[in-house]
Amino acid sequence: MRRGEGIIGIGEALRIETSGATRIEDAARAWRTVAAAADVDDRVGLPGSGLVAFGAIAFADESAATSVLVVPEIVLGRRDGRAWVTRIERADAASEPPAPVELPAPAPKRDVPRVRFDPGSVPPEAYTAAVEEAVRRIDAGEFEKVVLARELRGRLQEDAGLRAALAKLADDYPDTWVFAVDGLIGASPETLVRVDHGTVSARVLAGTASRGADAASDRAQAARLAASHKDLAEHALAVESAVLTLAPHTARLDASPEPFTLQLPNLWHLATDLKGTLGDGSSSLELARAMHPTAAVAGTPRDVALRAIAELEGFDRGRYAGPVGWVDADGDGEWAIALRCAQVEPDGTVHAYAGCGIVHDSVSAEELAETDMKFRPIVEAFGAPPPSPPVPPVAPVE
Ligand SMILES: C=C(O[C@@H]1C=C(C(=O)O)C=C[C@H]1O)C(=O)O
Repeated sequence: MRRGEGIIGIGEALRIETSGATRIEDAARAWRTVAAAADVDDRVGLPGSGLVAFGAIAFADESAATSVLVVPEIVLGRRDGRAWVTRIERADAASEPPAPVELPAPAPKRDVPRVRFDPGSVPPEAYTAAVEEAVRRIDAGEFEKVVLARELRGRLQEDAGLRAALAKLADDYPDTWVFAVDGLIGASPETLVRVDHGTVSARVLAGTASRGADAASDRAQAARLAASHKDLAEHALAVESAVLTLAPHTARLDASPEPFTLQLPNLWHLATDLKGTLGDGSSSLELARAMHPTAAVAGTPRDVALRAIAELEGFDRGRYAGPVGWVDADGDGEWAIALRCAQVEPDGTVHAYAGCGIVHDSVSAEELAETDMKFRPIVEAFGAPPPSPPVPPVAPVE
């Protein structure tokens, strides 16, 4: 969901699980087979109408987490002032004429659960030590940038459910992509890739600043970010890698000429929007496979950065920083990068994640503070106090 529009799935008609280095292409291939066999009656023709699968993909090839595509039984959608219901049935289950769509009663509305978060496997001192080691390796010329993350752990009461947390994310962060797929819940400001009727688009983020305490200092923070050599260099790496990756799949690809400052309630980001025309008939999931992992969540060069993450980070990212989104029967879809998020396990354990791009002039204490800002949406959605003092609301800045 974003700005009150999007799709919600109920039930599970089909589940495709994959893992390992080929997890995205295996899922994409399985989805092509399902979509080719499906009989789709879509009278709405908007993004997300008709047959869809929701997906959450593990970040790393070697992750113990499974990657999943879930085809719901019912989809509720709303876009461009229209609302629709899609029902999906398996051909092998439909022996009787389909009954009219009956929507289940909504889950009870509860208060936001109260989850207390503690450092998971990586305490703050271990995080700053890892950042310092990454900077040493960058200065030694091993790589240019690596993204290092932290994990916080909490416990959700068994009956609490995710509805209140999800509603809070959607209320507090309306400009982000709010998602909940197979226990992975969050509010991401960054798309990996979107495909809609032959149009390809993406929003690349890299470079972060805190919000100011009042309107003047807030504007100064944005201006400083837009002029910061460190952040602009980091941003340029991320845009370049996205453009190079999408180029072979697009007939034409334009990037906004200068990065713009994207204002979120918890921080500022440098952002670039990419837009182009699909050139090779790839599905959104196939493009997600080509794009993942971007420099925004892995680093540059990609392979060396991934090895450094495996060595320095100290935990399995699971589906954090992986693609999360949906794909339809034509291959159109929207994939965000799973950021500002948590994975809720069936036993109620909540793993929340946040990370930062480390470059040669990164300062470990500042990166630690930046992870706290990035944890804010998800820990507050679970009723925990913000890790850093909340920023008073200020007027939006052009
Ligand atoms: C890695 C995260 O965020 C990414 C890193 C950013 C940065 O280092 O400036 C900015 C946005 C995201 O691309 C995260 O939120 O966990």
